[in-house]
Amino acid sequence: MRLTGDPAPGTMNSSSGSGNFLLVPIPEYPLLDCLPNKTVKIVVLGASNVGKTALIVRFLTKRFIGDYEANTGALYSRKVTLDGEEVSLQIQDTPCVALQDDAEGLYCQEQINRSIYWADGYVLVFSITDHNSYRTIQPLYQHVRRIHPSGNIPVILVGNKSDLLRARQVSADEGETLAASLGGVYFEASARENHEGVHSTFLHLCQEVIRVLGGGNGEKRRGGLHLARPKSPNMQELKRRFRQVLSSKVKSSTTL
Ligand SMILES: Nc1nc2c(ncn2[C@@H]2O[C@H](COP(=O)(O)OP(=O)(O)OP(=O)(O)O)[C@@H](O)[C@H]2O)c(=O)[nH]1
Repeated sequence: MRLTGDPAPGTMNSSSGSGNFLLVPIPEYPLLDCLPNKTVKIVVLGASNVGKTALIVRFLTKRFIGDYEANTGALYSRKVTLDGEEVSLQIQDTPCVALQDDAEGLYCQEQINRSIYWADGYVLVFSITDHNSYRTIQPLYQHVRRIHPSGNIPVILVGNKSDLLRARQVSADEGETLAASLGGVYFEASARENHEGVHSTFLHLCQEVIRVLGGGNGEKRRGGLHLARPKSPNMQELKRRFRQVLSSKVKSSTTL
């Protein structure tokens, strides 16, 4: 889901009466300030209502926010310290995916495909209270594989809403078995009740991305939608060209 609210950067408002927060998804710092060669790009994917946005917001703000609009795909960024090193982390929230009627394929918007192509690491989320959301994960992973047919794909599987034990439809064993089949690790989390669990889940994936990419992503294993850092202009070169233009103007006026 998408967070809404007053467009003032980084502010949070208590929506009157409900006690919920509406948060503006402004990056913590401009994307162009990303540390060169130390950027980890993560995309969060899953079925509707599983808590994708809630997990991201919990990770970034330590808060649980209960009320959102349908997700249009916000990109968040933040600096994190991993093993003593600063890394720029970009997290892409996505609209939900859904199983097609035959349960083999996926309804997946083009925007999601672009995010999958762009990302270095994948958080696949289902809700432990919704078996259908769990069934979405395998085809979703196959879809990611089709977009990245070669190479090691850093992935974690998150069974969210672990606070709703009474409504559980997916066992921890099912989660672990599925994660193992995807080559990832399974985390049960509650965006509502537990910041630490959510935090360590995201950090685990960051570490996995860095491991797979061989330390930062100076050498990308594939072409992504790079957010290129603009080169700062070379002042010496600018001055030289300025002098050149001036002298040619002087010449042309003396010849007249
Ligand atoms: N009890 C409980 N509710 C949660 C948890 N995480 C999210 N929710 C609730 O589940 C609902 C959906 O959460 P979202 O974060 O919007 O889910 P989403 O996957 O982004 O939803 P889409 O926009 O449909 O893709 C909201 O009402 C949240 O308050 C959790 O850990 N526990």
